[in-house]
Amino acid sequence: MLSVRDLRVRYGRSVAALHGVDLDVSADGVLAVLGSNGAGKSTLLRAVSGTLRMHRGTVAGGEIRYDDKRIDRLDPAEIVHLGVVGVPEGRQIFARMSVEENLRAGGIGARSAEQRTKARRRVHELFPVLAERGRQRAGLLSGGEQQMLAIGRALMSSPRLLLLDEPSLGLAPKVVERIGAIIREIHAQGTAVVLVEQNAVMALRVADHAVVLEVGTVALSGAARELARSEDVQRLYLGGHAESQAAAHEDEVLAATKRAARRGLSRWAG
Ligand SMILES: Nc1ncnc2c1ncn2[C@@H]1O[C@H](COP(=O)(O)OP(=O)(O)OP(=O)(O)O)[C@@H](O)[C@H]1O
Repeated sequence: MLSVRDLRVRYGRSVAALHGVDLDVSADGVLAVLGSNGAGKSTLLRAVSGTLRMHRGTVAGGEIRYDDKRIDRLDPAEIVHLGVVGVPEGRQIFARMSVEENLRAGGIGARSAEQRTKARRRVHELFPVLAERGRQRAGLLSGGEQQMLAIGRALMSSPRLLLLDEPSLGLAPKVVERIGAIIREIHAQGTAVVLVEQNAVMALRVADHAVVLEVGTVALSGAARELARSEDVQRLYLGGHAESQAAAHEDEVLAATKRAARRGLSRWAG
């Protein structure tokens, strides 16, 4: 479905971010892209979704094909139209718009009103909270719910390939688990997924195949189950997991404390 060959990407003149990346995504798979900070994971997704230019990046060599059509010179809108939709790191939902308006914005590229209605039904089934909170301002949702909204918004154009950039970022372990299950469900419904993650435990559990990027090249690739057993992956990416879970948990506690403090303050003020 997607094939990336000898992909080279630069930012400006001096930064070479990808140095010849090769990978394939099959229509019936979830591919995890692992790697440490700065390895080039987001750059890879930007190249596939055509959004590199927004970050002053360019494809300096190689090619990206989707359904055998070259897409590395297309605009982001044309790529969405072909059925490849990305959820960028940090979610980037429209915080001041309602949940429903966010979904509607995602459905603008849908081929027909009927397709939009079908997609909305699918999104509401996957994420009932988005139906319950349809009229609420998106910025008031929790971090996990905002991630669900970002994924839901991407699904509104019924993509065949969904690109997820670190959906677990900053979320508590239980929410990460939920997002992982939802990614499996999205895949079971017929949408292929590329999942960029620093949380290797979650990613390898969810994915069928995985690649490990290291400073702009593919260092390892294979079946997710096998990579999970590989000593290198265990040492480099699975060992740090306890730490990242603890950090996510700390974030959650901090957010809960802030919420409680806000409630307390408004009670005093009232
Ligand atoms: N807009 C940009 N301008 C210049 N250099 C950039 C830009 N974006 C990324 N880079 C550089 O490109 C390299 C790859 O970055 P990228 O964000 O793709 O890595 P990553 O694997 O996604 O890291 P992280 O997990 O921290 O998001 C890094 O050296 C980074 O500093």
